[in-house]
Amino acid sequence: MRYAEALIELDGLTKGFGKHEVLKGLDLRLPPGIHALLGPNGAGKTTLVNILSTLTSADSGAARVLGLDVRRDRKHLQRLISLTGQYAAVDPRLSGTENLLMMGRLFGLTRRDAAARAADLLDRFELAGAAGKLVSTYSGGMRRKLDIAASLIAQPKLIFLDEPTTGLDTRSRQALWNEITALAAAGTSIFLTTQYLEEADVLADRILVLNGGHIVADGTASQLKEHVGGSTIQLHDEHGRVTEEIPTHGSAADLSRRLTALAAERPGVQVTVRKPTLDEVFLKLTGKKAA
Ligand SMILES: Nc1ncnc2c1ncn2[C@@H]1O[C@H](COP(=O)(O)OP(=O)(O)OP(=O)(O)O)[C@@H](O)[C@H]1O
Repeated sequence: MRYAEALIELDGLTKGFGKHEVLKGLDLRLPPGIHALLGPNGAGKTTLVNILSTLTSADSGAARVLGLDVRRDRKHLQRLISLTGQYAAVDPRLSGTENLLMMGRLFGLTRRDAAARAADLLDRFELAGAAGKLVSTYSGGMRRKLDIAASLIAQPKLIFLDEPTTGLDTRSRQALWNEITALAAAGTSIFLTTQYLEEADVLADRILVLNGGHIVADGTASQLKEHVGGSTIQLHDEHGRVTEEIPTHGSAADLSRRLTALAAERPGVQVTVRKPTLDEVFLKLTGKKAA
């Protein structure tokens, strides 16, 4: 029963390619919810998603997803999860609608439910006009949207989304965010990797940062910001535009000292104090700027 409520559990999980150790012993326990995995290029995000979704085996350690061992209970687990990868995996010889109907039926929806859900998703992702066209005629962005729609058609217990919004325009990104939020509200958990920190900030209950083979941070967006610390004093011009930023340690003493100095030099200047952004947290943790 200990594992019953855990969504994902890792014990000393390792994975390498040749001499390159990518995951160096990950330990983790995640409850159901929306989780975002961040990390610089090549950190091993896709490798971890592939292990959790049973596509790749780890070298050592254990991974349990929905209480099932990813190796021993592979077949069972595959019926409970869905995966959208970085590359569109829809069938180009079928139309958009046919692809979604096929996925819906595979996930056990009735023909009628699959048709209704397919029409709804095609509409939300602005593919309704191309619904009857062969996917081979779709642009890369349209294929990607269809691929995402296919993974959302049923309500699996857990959906893995590997960089789902890379290459999507703002409207499609927003449509996907709305879908993710709605699915999560209906009880589906989401594990997504992303290069966009705003995406993690907006969507995720919990954010994990993978760097150098280890999970170097794990918490809510505000916990990560608190942890990194350091508020910034922003100076504004008469139009409210930020003209200058002064980093501080975030302590009352440091803020007070700097504000006193500012007040003496420029008594009329307008100021606000802001917490670190997730970009600043990411930079501090990984030494790299996010995409
Ligand atoms: N099949 C493979 N064979 C050899 N090396 C691999 C293989 N798959 C991944 N790697 C290497 O493992 C490391 C992690 O790759 P991975 O794709 O998991 O990173 P990522 O964090 O998802 O990166 P990105 O943000 O660029 O997608 C990289 O150095 C990559 O070159």
